[in-house]
Amino acid sequence: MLPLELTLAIIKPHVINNPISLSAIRNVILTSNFKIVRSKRLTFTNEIAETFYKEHKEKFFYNRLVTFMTSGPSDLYILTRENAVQEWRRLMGPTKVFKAQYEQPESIRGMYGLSDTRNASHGSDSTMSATKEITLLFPEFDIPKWYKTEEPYFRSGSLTFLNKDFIHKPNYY
Ligand SMILES: Nc1ncnc2c1ncn2[C@@H]1O[C@H](COP(=O)(O)OP(=O)(O)OP(=O)(O)O)[C@@H](O)[C@H]1O
Repeated sequence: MLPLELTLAIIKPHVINNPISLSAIRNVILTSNFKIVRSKRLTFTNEIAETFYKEHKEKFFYNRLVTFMTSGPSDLYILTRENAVQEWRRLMGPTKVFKAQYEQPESIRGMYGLSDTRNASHGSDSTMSATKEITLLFPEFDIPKWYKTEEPYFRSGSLTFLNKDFIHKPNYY
């Protein structure tokens, strides 16, 4: 059996204000073989948003993006499954909402994106990015330790359902 992969998923601020869209996206997570390893609601500070999107610093949409991401809370998820990075990005659909609506209307961005900036969700684009992003947003989460102590339980299916209110306790040891 392949080891599980971790990815970082973000549900962006405009969705948090819409309970129907929010629960629909959560439902996509829970019905797509993902397991939620950790989750939290967080309002990005300027510092976090600028670090998170530093590769876009020179782009025309950077200020707009930082302003949007600091405008209200986002829901953050560390997700796991096989091919987690690729699978979450597939479910999100294309970055640009018009393209998403045209080419993958049933994707998360196709259904819940409002504009190229307010495109509903984020997903790490590689396992290396996932590691960096998780370290920034969940500084208390120890990735090597998770692989050693928890991944086997997730992989064997002993942990079958973890919802947003799951309080992490290693009571399955
Ligand atoms: N042309 C654009 N106009 C406005 N905002 C944009 C544009 N392109 C990207 N963005 C915003 O910047 C974010 C990061 O862009 P990137 O090119 O890394 O896309 P991505 O990898 O599909 O998205 P993400 O990193 O959020 O998963 C996008 O999710 C979107 O919010």
